Amino acid sequence: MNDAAPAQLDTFSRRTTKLAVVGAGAVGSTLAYAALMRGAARTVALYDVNAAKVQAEALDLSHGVQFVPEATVVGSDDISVCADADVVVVTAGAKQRPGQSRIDLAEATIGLMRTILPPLVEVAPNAIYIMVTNPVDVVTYASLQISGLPARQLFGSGTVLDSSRLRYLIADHVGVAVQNVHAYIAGEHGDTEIPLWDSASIGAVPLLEWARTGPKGAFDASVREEIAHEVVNSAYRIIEGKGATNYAVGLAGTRIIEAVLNNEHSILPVSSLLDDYFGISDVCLSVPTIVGRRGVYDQLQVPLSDAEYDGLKRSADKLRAVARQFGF
Ligand SMILES: NC(=O)C1=CN([C@@H]2O[C@H](COP(=O)(O)OP(=O)(O)OC[C@H]3O[C@@H](n4cnc5c(N)ncnc54)[C@H](O)[C@@H]3O)[C@@H](O)[C@H]2O)C=CC1
Ligand SMILES: CC(=O)C(=O)O
Repeated sequence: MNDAAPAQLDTFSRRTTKLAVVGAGAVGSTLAYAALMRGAARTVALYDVNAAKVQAEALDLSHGVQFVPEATVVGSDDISVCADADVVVVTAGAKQRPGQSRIDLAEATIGLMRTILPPLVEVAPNAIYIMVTNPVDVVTYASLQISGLPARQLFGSGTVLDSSRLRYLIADHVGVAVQNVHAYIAGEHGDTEIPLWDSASIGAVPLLEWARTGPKGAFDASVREEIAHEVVNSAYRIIEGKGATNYAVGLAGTRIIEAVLNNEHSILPVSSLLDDYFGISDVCLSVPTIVGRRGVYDQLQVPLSDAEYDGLKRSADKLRAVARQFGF
C-alpha cells in the first residue's frame, strides 16, 4: 500500500488560493463574508490600519467557518498578512457622506493609494489587484501608475455592481428571473454612467425588440429613462438610509474574484485601462470585459448607439480630467 497517496490526494484536492482584502470596513468585511459563503478562496486575509477592528472582524468571521466551505480567516494591521495573495481587493478609504459624490473622495483616496500600494505590491507581487475604493475609475488609473503593475493585473470593480442594479430593475419590471437579463452599465462607476440598451437582452429577446413587441409601454423611452435614473441614484439612496452600501458590492466583488481564481473568462463590466476602444484611450472605465486568472483579457467591442457612444466619451472625458487634476 502506498502511504503517500492519501496525503498527496489531500494536498491536491485542497484549494490553496488566498484572497487579501485591504480595508475591513463595511465593504471589506461584507466582501470577505460573501467570499467565505461562496467558498471563493481557501484563505481570506483582512488588512486594516485599525488593529482592534480588523482582529475583531477576522475573529467573528472565523467563528462561522464551520458553516461554509473550508477556509481560514486571518486579520492584522500588519500588511504582511497579505503576503503571496492570489487576489488583493482594495476597499480601504473614506466612504461618501450623504450628498457627497464619489469624485469628492478622489484626493483623499489617491493619497491613500500612494501609501498602501507600494508595500502591498512588495508582499504580493503576483496578485491580481481589484480596486473598489471610490472614485474607483480614477483610483484604478492612478493606481496603475503608482504601482507600476501591467494593465491586465490591476483593474477596478467598475460597473459590475451598477449592472446588477440595472438587471434587477429590468427583471423586476418584466417579471423574469434576474439571471435571464443580460445588460450592462458602462462608463464611470458614478454619475455619468450609461446603460447599454442597444446590446441588452431578456432571455433571447433583444430588450429594444421587447420594447416594440412586448406589453404596451414595456420599455419605452420613459421607462428606460426612469430605470437609468434609478441605477445612478441607488447608492445615494442607500447611503442616505444606512450610511453605506455593502451587501451588493460584497457579492459583486466576490463574483469578480471567482472569475479570476477560477480562470472563468467571464464577461464582466470591470474598469480597466482603455487603449483605442472605439477611439477612447488613456482612461480607466467600464466596458464588458473578459476576466480570468491573468486578470483583464479583451474588452468587447459591443454594438453602441450614437447616444451610447457619446455617453461613454463623456464619461471618459470627465474621468481623464479628474485624473489630470491630481497629476495623473
Ligand atoms: N466601487 C464600488 O462599487 C463601491 C465602492 N465603495 C467604496 O469603498 C470604500 C470603503 O467603503 P466602506 O467600507 O463603507 O468604508 P468604511 O469607512 O466602513 O471602511 C474603510 C476602512 O478602510 C480602513 N483604512 C483606512 N485607511 C487605511 C489604510 N491606510 N490601510 C488599510 N485600511 C485603511 C479604515 O480603517 C476602515 O476600516 C469607499 O471609498 C466607498 O465609496 C463602496 C461601495 C461600492
Ligand atoms: C458607494 C458606491 O459606489 C455604490 O454603492 O455604488
